[in-house]
Amino acid sequence: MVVKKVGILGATGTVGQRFITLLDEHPEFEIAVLGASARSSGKKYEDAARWKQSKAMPEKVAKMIVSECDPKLFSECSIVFSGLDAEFAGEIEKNFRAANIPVLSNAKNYRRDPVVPLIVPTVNTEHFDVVKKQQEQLGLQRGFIVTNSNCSTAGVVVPLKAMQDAFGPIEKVTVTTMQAISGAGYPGVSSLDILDNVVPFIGGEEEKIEWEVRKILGSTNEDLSGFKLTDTVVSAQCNRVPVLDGHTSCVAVKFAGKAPSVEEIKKALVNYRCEANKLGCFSAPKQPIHVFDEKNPDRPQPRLDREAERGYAVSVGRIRPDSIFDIKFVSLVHNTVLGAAGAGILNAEVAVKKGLI
Ligand SMILES: NC(=O)C1=CN([C@@H]2O[C@H](COP(=O)(O)OP(=O)(O)OC[C@H]3O[C@@H](n4cnc5c(N)ncnc54)[C@H](OP(=O)(O)O)[C@@H]3O)[C@@H](O)[C@H]2O)C=CC1
Ligand SMILES: N[C@@H](CC(=O)OP(=O)(O)O)C(=O)O
Repeated sequence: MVVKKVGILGATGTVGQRFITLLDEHPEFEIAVLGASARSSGKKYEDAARWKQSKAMPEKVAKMIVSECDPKLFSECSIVFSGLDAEFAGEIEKNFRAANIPVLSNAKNYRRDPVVPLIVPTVNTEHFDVVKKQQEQLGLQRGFIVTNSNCSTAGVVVPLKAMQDAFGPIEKVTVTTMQAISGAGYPGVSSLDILDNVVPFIGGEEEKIEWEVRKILGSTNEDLSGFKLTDTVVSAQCNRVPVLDGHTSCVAVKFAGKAPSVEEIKKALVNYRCEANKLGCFSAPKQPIHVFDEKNPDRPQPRLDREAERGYAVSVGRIRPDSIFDIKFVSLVHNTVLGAAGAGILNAEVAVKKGLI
């Protein structure tokens, strides 16, 4: 296997640190360059980053000198992963793409771009087919931007995809989230705001979930020139809760056609497999959705279940009939793994298998 050199933009942040822990010991990708702001560039990584991971900082990374986010300094990299602050990601990621370096981004900036795939790697990797159109429009041989989703979107869209595949179009969905503080980066939410408390507002989050679900569950146009969104109506309410990692969502679903039974839904979720499984990707969860039945009525829980399949699987429980919609359930995703860095890495593994990198 040829090991590819990779760069990380925003390497000092919450998502950047998660990239480092997931890429340490990755068999296909080797960290070659770390990028961050002018505050960090020129410093050793161990002096620039305020390391907040429970796993120790890899020794090799600790001694690396942080670079500015200038594509010329990343020319040895086959891929860059971006965990950049969205205020700066737009311009920087565009520069890397223009320099023919593929960018796998966590930032929100390009998610709505008509030729940029928005991919949750256990859901809609067929959307990679639109990369060619993006490259054609910009006259690029290798460069492209592919984004992964908002972290809460990721936890919702995996079970919805399994249901849509098995039972047809979904008419409407309500989502109420309980989101971990790591989602707000570092230093993020102040302890005086979040301890002994719930904050019922996360700026822009509800709008992102309501729109992103429809692009991810949608299809590519027949000529692969872009995407067709689903007609699903999504209503989201988002809350910040005093949990470190792991976003929980309470979801209710109404199908366009006949409602399946709870048993049928459980079976569809347990049996769900994605393209990353079929391609044999290293980070793909063996079972993308872990299902809790009545024997575990109080699961999933973030502290107990966020590490399912190293954070790449979504856990679903409390599947039951709903008196207004058809069914309701609780879903849990690791917000910095499948909801962020892990999604970028598994997307890159799929892109390599598809010959795009
Ligand atoms: N946390 C999560 O669960 C999720 C986050 N995201 C998205 O991922 C991105 C990163 O989030 P998060 O890690 O939480 O954020 P952080 O605030 O923890 O980290 C931001 C990173 O961006 C770098 N940066 C800031 N300004 C610049 C600049 N001008 N030039 C170059 N680099 C810069 C910082 O470097 P320095 O240390 O030098 O300031 C740091 O490495 C965001 O776009 C976020 O919306 C997406 C999904 C989930
Ligand atoms: N807003 C998310 C994290 C995030 O940065 O999302 P996005 O990448 O969609 O901006 C949270 O607070 O948990």
